[in-house]
Amino acid sequence: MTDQRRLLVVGVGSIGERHLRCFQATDRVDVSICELNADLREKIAAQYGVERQYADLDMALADPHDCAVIATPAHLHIDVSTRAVEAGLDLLIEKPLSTNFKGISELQNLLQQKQKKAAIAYVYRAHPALAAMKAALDSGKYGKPVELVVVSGQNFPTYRPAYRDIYYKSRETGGGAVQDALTHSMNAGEYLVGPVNALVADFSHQVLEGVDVEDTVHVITRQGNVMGSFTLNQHQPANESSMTVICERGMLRFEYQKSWFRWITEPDSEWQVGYQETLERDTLFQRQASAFLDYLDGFCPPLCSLEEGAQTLAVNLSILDSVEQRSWIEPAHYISN
Ligand SMILES: NC(=O)C1=CN([C@@H]2O[C@H](COP(=O)(O)OP(=O)(O)OC[C@H]3O[C@@H](n4cnc5c(N)ncnc54)[C@H](OP(=O)(O)O)[C@@H]3O)[C@@H](O)[C@H]2O)C=CC1
Ligand SMILES: O=C1CO[C@H](CO)[C@@H](O)[C@@H]1O
Repeated sequence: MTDQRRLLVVGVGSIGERHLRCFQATDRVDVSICELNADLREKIAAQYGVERQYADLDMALADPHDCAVIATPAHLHIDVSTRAVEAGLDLLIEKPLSTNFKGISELQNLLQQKQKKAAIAYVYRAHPALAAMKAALDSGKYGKPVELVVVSGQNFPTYRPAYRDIYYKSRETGGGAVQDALTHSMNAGEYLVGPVNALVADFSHQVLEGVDVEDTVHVITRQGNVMGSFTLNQHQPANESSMTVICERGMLRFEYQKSWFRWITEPDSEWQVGYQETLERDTLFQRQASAFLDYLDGFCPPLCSLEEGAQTLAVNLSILDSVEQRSWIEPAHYISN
């Protein structure tokens, strides 16, 4: 096809491989890869029939590409993104946007100057049941949201056996439960009821062997008029993730594992299913890939903008600071500085 965009996936580890596969499935891009690890690069190129593979970002950017997925560990996202925009590419950047605010306003200025686009890959936003719940909330039918309760946990070693050997083991490279896993919940919570204005947090390393970063987190937030609470651990046996919004005239609950949202308005009545669609994990990433390409085509805004990704980065950093300082923190402080 001649109208396919040329997409470069930078980093084809765990999530980069999934992006490669899911973008290929859209049939709207011709994908090449850039990966430092030679064995991995060759294996993935052979497995997915990738014609152009690069060991080095400068070599990759010297060849013509239209857009890139940045799927390196988080502390490298801004440097790699900046170089890619300088080369004229639009970007889908993995979460979290970064591990600090260095270079972010410069990247925003460069995007504007080069007239390029960027979206952040907070993949929950591609979930049709979560989007349906947001539409139901925004319709006003249930009145104003007043409380948000987010509960999640999973056995991380089961899903990511290599966790001790990857970026996860250190906060500097984007590791720990806050930056790696809870950030999905915080971003989805902001999507549903608005940005976090203030928060206070507690966390600890409780169980995971071979690392000393936090694996259990509790956060209390204020998001406008909404009082929020978030809990997450990475060691419990059950894989669960639910987001409940209590409004003036009813409540709505998104349950990731059920792939639905339900609502209830009367005491002692039955929950009603608002939307359900069974999804494979890849389907979610294909939807995210299609939404990104639609954004580049000018059909819609990004699922998660760079500004929204920066807001959630400020939330991540506020959580880390709140625990260290044992106090309430306002994320806006990071953005204004
Ligand atoms: N949305 C989601 O559900 C998920 C998101 N993520 C996010 O995606 C990002 C990557 O995570 P994950 O795939 O698990 O990490 P991995 O460590 O599995 O893969 C990252 C890969 O990038 C390579 N790499 C590092 N620097 C460069 C570079 N400059 N150029 C090219 N390749 C490079 C690494 O090579 P080497 O090992 O040699 O350094 C590694 O192979 C993180 O930000 C993470 O938070 C991760 C999992 C799920
Ligand atoms: O984004 C991700 C999905 O969730 C996992 C945790 O459960 C993370 O490790 C990963 O980075």
